[in-house]
Amino acid sequence: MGVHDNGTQDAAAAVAAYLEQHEKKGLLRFITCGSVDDGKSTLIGRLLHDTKRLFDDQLAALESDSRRHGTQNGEIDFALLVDGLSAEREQGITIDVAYRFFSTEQRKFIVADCPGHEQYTRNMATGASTADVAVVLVDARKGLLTQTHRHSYIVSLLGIRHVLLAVNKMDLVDYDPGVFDAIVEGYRALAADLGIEHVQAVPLSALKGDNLIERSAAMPWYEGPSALEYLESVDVSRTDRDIGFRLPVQWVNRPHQDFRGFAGTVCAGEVRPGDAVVTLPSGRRSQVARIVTADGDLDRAVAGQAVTLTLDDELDISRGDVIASASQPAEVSDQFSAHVLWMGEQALLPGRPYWLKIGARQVSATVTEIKHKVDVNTRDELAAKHLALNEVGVCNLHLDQPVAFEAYADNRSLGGFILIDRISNATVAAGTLDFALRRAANIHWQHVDVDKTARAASKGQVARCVWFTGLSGSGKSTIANLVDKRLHALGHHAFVLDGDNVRHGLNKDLGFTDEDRVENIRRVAEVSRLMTDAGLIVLVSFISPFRAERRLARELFAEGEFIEVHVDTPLEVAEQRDVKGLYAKARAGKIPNFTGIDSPYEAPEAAELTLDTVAEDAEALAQRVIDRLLG
Ligand SMILES: Nc1ncnc2c1ncn2[C@@H]1O[C@H](COP(=O)(O)OS(=O)(=O)O)[C@@H](OP(=O)(O)O)[C@H]1O
Ligand SMILES: Nc1ncnc2c1ncn2[C@@H]1O[C@H](COP(=O)(O)OP(=O)(O)O)[C@@H](O)[C@H]1O
Repeated sequence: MGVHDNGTQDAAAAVAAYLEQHEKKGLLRFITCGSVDDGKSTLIGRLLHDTKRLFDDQLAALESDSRRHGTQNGEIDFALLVDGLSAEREQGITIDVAYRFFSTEQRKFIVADCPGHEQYTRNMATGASTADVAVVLVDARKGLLTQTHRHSYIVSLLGIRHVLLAVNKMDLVDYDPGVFDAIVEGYRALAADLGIEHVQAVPLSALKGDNLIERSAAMPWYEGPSALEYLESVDVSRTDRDIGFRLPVQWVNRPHQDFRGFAGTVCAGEVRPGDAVVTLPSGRRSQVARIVTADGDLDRAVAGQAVTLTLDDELDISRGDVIASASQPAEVSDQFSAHVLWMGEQALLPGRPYWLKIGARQVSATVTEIKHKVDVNTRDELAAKHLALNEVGVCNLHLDQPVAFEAYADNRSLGGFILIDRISNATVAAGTLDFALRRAANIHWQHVDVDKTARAASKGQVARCVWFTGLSGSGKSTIANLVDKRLHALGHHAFVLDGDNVRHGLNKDLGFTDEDRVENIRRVAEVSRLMTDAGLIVLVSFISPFRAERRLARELFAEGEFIEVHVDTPLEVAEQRDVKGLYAKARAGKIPNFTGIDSPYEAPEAAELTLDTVAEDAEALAQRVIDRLLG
């Protein structure tokens, strides 16, 4: 600091006081739902512009006293904006949502502005997942539209409890209170139906500025707040059911031997040193020793605070675990009923594994069943075998590990999840956990005393799964049969599993749609695992066209036990061979979804063996497999 005269020091103190107050102002996150036609851009533009003007007016006095102030203020705004984004980034969501920041004397605001277009639903879901308030725009001339129903459904699904119903373009209906009342009545019925608790309706004209910032003289019959007054004053403190203290561990902080802290943001309840806690899912108990922050230790931390806890005991806790109050622990489960909003370009297929991210935990998950999909416009329940882009379904989920959770209605942090495609790493769904399915608790893996190694050893071999994949007619069965014969001649115990012997029995209910192929391969993978457990060498011969399911199969086996063999035959060659005449039929349009013709084949990227059936004959290729297996 330089040398100041008294006047400047006073100004500096005023600036500091102002900034402190500014820092402490509450933050409101809201989302706007509606289209450009409804006046959304005008509304946001005007809100930003007019509040900036207000804000600038207040600042003007201070700014004249201190140049520094303007830049500091800029920095604060920026940091906040970044803060707002990091929550979404943490969730792995990078979608087309613009976050804008503005501020008034009362509050700071972050508005998630979601561009329309066909991706609107998923953009909206992204913006809505952290919002406190949804501004639902309705054109006074048009009233409630299908999209109003759709947006409000997503608002309710994602747990937003406050809606500002902005009945826009009142100037175009002569500021008629009758028009406004009719729309409000209709919307209240919809909101009640959806369980949206708080609705404030405001008649406005974003274009003229009526009731946007200040109350308008054009509508003396309206006695409520302006849109901005509502946003500045609405109480969004959530009266969540008291579920007890919860801290999802984001990070284990171990700078040196003597310190082991668990960092994260308290997402429910409060905690004090000495409190008894339990770590989940392991269920180990301890007490809180210290609550550490950059500004010193605390004697209490509450929901929303980012802290580091140390415990009295040395427990093995890692990222993704949840520290919870011992007297009110969270439930732990690996099977759930959930709402899933699908955002993937490729459909959600039951049986396919995805990454599921909940809190700081990432596990593998499959949808075991789609109970029904929901028509988001009418909320009718419809039968579904898959979920397409922007569809919402009620599904059963199976996770490969148990996680600590809360129902989304009770806690957004521990009840909201996303699904990530394991190959592209794209976020393909947002979802909410509704409740745990109990049936998992009663099924335990039966322990058998004679293990796989012992069974295989008594057969003089090591158990293996050899997984042949390739187009129809590529040569899978031919080669697998030759391998089988040779193994048999050598005294080994092998077995061929192929489409013909499985699709006639176990899988006779399945056809060739994507979802049926996923289920086909899932079952075959499970059967081949049981067969290797029996000590056999299993030769699996299925087209198995999708990488995701071959990976699922691989993951059922121990390291080195699964040998993927790509029977690599160009489509032209397989088609020329046309052993069963199927390609000709497929080309003639008589067999729909034929692999290579109108259904995809995803070639392996890192198979243990690639067999070129053009360069070598079947006998030589079979020998290669034997060498890899026994060599
Ligand atoms: N639409 C369509 N697409 C591909 N294949 C078809 C189809 N319809 C019938 N067939 C016959 O079914 C055999 C493939 O079954 P798979 O169980 O191996 O297929 S998959 O792994 O589920 O994709 C396959 O046998 P192979 O030629 O031995 O591969 C075909 O003969
Ligand atoms: N190098 C090769 N390896 C395997 N099969 C071959 C080879 N060259 C020609 N073929 C012929 O290709 C056809 C493959 O059919 P098949 O084994 O039933 O394929 P898939 O089980 O993959 O559908 C057989 O008629 C086989 O004789």
